[in-house]
Amino acid sequence: MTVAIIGAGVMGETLLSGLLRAGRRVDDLLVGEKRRERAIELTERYGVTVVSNVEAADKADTVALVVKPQDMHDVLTEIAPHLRPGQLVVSLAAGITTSFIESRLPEGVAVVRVMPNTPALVDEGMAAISRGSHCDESHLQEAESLMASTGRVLRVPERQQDAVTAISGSGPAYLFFVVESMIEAGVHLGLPRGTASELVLQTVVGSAKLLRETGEHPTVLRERVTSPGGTTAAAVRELEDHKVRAAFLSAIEAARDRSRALAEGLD
Ligand SMILES: NC(=O)C1=CN([C@@H]2O[C@H](COP(=O)(O)OP(=O)(O)OC[C@H]3O[C@@H](n4cnc5c(N)ncnc54)[C@H](OP(=O)(O)O)[C@@H]3O)[C@@H](O)[C@H]2O)C=CC1
Ligand SMILES: O=C(O)[C@@H]1CCC=N1
Repeated sequence: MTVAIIGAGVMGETLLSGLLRAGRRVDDLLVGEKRRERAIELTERYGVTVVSNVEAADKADTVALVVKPQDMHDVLTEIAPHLRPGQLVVSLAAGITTSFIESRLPEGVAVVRVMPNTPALVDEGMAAISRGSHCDESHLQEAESLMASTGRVLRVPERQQDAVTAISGSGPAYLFFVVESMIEAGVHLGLPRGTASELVLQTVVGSAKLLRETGEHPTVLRERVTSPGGTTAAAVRELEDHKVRAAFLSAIEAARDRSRALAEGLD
């Protein structure tokens, strides 16, 4: 079973490295990459064969499309004449619908839409997958197995994918933003940057582990930190006064709307 990855940027390389860590043979992988320096870099780093997009489409059983949504139309136009029914196309692009892809490919090519995230680089990814109209269970299982090599996988109806993109696709960036903000605050309070970074990082990792391992609702865990009349209550009151909860809602709605706009081909 040969898998080709077309578009080996941040997310394409993340998928490539995850498949190798999960034990896929490098001989069963191909990369479609047009930039020569990048092709050399990937071959040196992973030993993977880099080919043209057309050759990737010709030879692979499964073609993973990991180009920017804005490049999707051109790539589909290029590879469509080389795809045939029985092959599986897995798209990792934000916003792009399975019907957008299907309408540009030969009838009968199976399409699965995936929304991954970058923690996949450390095998803690969260991917949501949705079936297109020519998919059977075996196609979904193949997409699931691709993504399971880098973390967890959830099946969702495609109508939820813009919301998923806004939550788990972009989500790591919101958390990194919180981490940056807390480190800066520590520095403002006079802590050395290294101390502030270590305190914040372990607090984030520990809190994530507490959430996962106890299965408790975050509100319960937050209440346990919040001693009556104490420091946390003072801090959370400021977060509420600054409407941080509302800001998260607006931010996530903006990401959802941008995902929808990408689907409509808007820049
Ligand atoms: N980054 C993330 O956290 C996530 C990204 N995604 C999705 O993954 C996709 C890629 O995003 P990301 O990795 O961040 O972006 P990058 O810009 O890092 O990667 C895109 C890659 O596609 C390559 N490319 C562009 N046109 C072609 C082409 N015609 N043939 C072959 N390769 C091509 C680019 O090459 P070059 O640089 O030479 O132009 C680049 O390497 C997007 O659709 C995005 O929505 C989904 C979830 C999370
Ligand atoms: O920012 C983006 O458009 C991509 C999709 C989800 C995360 N990164």
